[in-house]
Amino acid sequence: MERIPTIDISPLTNPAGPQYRSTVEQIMDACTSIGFLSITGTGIAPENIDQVRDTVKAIFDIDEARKWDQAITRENYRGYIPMGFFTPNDGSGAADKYEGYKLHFEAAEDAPIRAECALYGPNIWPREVPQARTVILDYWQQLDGVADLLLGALEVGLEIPPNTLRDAFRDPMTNMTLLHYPPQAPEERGYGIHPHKDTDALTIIAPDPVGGLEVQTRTGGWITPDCPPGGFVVNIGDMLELWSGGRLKSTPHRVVNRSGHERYSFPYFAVPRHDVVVAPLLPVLTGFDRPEVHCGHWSAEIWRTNWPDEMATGDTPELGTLTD
Ligand SMILES: O=C(O)CCC(=O)C(=O)O
Ligand SMILES: [Fe+2]
Repeated sequence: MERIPTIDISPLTNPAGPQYRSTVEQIMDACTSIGFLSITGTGIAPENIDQVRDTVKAIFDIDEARKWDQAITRENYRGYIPMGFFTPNDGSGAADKYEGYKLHFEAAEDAPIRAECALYGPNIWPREVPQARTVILDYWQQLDGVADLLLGALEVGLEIPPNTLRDAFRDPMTNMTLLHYPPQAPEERGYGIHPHKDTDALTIIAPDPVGGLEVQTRTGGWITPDCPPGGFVVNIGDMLELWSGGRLKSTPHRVVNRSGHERYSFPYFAVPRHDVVVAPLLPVLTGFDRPEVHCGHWSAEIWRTNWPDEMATGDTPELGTLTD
C-alpha cells in the first residue's frame, strides 16, 4: 500500500451493527500494510481540536525564562523541553528542530497507582496558560475513547479474546508531547523530528494543516498522509507490532517543516499500565524476533536515556531510533 487510507470509524461504536466487520477489515488492511491510517467519525468536534492547538501555541508563546522554570528534569520527565535539548541516540549529533512540553497520564497526589510505580504522578501545568489543564485533559479523555474503539477493533481483527488489549490500558502510561516546530529553510539540513518508529502501542495525532509529517512506504519512499479536516492520523507503534507477532506494522516516519509557518502538534501515545509485559499473543511471523517489553521498565529507560550523558545498555528495550 503506497497511500494511507482514510477510514470512517463511526461504525465501531456499534459492534453489533452491519458495518462493524467491514470497518475492522479496513483498519486491519491499513495496519498490516503501511501501519498508518487517517480516521474520521470520531465524534471529536473540529473546534475542540482548534482549541487544543491554540492552547499549545499559547504554551510555547510563554517567555523563554519562564519556560526554564517549568522544564523537565532527570527525576521528572514532565514540563518544558527546550529547543535542541535532545539529540537522537544514533550518534549523529544533529538535534531535532522542535521544542516540546511533556505530559503523562494524570495521576493525583494520592492516587493508589503511585504506590505501585514511581513514574506516575501529577503533571506540571503551565501557570501562564490557566485553561491548559482542562482543555488538554478533556481532549485526552476523548482520545482515550478513540483508542479504546481502535483496540477493540484490533482484538476482533486479530481474533484474540475481547479485552485482551483494552484491559492493559487501565491506569496506563499513556503520554502526550506538545510540539512546536519552527519553519526550516529550503536549504536547511536536518529534521523537525528525525526518522523513527514509535515505541508505544498506538499513536493518535491531529495533523497541523501546514503539513510536514512523512511516512516511509515499504519500497522506501516517503509519503504524506491525506487527512481530511477534523480527522486524525493513527499509527501502530512497536508494542502493538510485538503483541501481534509482527502482523501490525510499526512504520518509520519523520517531520520536516518546510511550510514557512510555525507548526504545532500534540501526539497522544497510548502505552499500557506499568506492570504489563508485552509479548506476542499469536504465533510470530517468520523472521519476527523481538524480546518482550515490560512497560514500566520501558518507560523508565526512556526517561533515563533521554539525557545526553546516558547510554542505552543491553537491557534497554528498542527505543525507536533507526539504525540502518
Ligand atoms: O508532529 C508530528 O506530526 C509527529 C511527531 C512524532 O512522530 C513523534 O513525536 O513521535
Ligand atoms: Fe513518531
